[in-house]
Amino acid sequence: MTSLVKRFPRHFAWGVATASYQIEGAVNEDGRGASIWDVFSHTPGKILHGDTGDIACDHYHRMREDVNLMSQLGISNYRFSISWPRIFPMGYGQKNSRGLDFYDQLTDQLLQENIEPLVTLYHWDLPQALQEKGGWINRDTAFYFRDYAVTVFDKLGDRVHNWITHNEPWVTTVAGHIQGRHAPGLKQPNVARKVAHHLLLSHGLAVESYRDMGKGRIGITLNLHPVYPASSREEDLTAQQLHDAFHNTWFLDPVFTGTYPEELDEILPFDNDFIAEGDLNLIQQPLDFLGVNYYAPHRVRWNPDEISHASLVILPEEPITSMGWPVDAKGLTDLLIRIHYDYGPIPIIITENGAAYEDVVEDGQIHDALRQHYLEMHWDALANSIEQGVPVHGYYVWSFLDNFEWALGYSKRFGIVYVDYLTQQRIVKDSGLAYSRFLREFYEYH
Ligand SMILES: OC[C@@H]1[C@@H](O)[C@H](O)[C@@H](O)c2[nH]c(CCc3ccccc3)c[n+]21
Repeated sequence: MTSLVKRFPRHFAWGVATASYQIEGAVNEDGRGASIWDVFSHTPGKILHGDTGDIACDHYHRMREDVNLMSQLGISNYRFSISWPRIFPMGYGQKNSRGLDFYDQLTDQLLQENIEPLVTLYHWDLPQALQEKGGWINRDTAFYFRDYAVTVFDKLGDRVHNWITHNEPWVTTVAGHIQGRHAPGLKQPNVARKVAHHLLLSHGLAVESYRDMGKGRIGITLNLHPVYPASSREEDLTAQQLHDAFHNTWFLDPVFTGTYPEELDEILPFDNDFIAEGDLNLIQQPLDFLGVNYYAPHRVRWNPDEISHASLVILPEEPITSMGWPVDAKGLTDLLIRIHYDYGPIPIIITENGAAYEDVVEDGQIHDALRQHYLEMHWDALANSIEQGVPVHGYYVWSFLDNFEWALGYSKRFGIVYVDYLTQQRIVKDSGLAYSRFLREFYEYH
């Protein structure tokens, strides 16, 4: 392990990540308004076992304990998201000062423990009141997002200097508006291009506003995958191209080149009546970093029945996590090299990487060797990327705590800290102890 710490630069930001709806609970407290995930999780049949985020990890009431635990583990960077409906219960208009106060206190607590915050403005919990006005299908939502971002920049910007506008707009677009497996639960492929555009427009508006207000760094987080063809057959190579457009360049291209990939029009044709003059210039705002959420590569074969004209192929012998995702750390290196050479030397932060496995509590301990191995392999792959010239500035484990895993509820555990949801007891897993040892070695070495 020690040799690994030498392969990362001195100021590399090692951290952990969470998101508001997945850990906070307290959904009806201190003036918080409803989010689309409150409505979706309370809709029968949407979430496994009927789980909701009503309590989750009760982090809203346990924030100090959780920050203290991070500090005890020697964690010095924490990525969290802000719940928009805590700030604007109706999405815009009347601010909720008690909601702002929570994040104000969280920020102060982090800084007291010498933990650097990285704040995600949107991790999927849109105020329900805005959904009732069309949500991301409505262009107005992009401007309400800008106003929400400005409010948060104003409140926290003196102490928070690292910002992410959106977490994975692809998931909001596809899972939320095509597949219907995430909030708002729509199955309307014909609105997908418009939803993605409005999400990206809101990103550009927030970045533009931040440039007038803040001196820190701002970026966007995308879930990206290297895409490998299952064979060298022409149809599988075509599948690779279309799948890459659907999963990767749909969002990378507008953000970094101000254009949409033409391949996308083959699978999601649209009449660009929703793209206004200047929109793409706004979306292409220069960024300080790109956040990359990496979990696994995609190996694809041709399948015209799928929206991307590709189906995922899992090789019979390849290891998978309990999400069914292949374990392949080299995919991270391949992905970062591709981004670096296709989109230029933009600094990269791995804003999520981690694994869900079945955890068992034995004598008050969790021996999650598979998760520990997954993480260590990905740190090695990240070091390889850096050694090949990719400017990687940070890495955040998903996740600090076991938490509400969206449509899968509490059935999947990604945390390096175990949460007993009956007692809310936190138990540091072996992977969390290993991370702590690694961080100690890193800081001692540097
Ligand atoms: O699924 C684990 C995590 C989620 O808990 C995070 O909230 C989300 O940012 C996130 N993104 C990904 C990769 C894309 C994806 C999202 C949701 C479900 C399945 C895959 C994995 N994860």
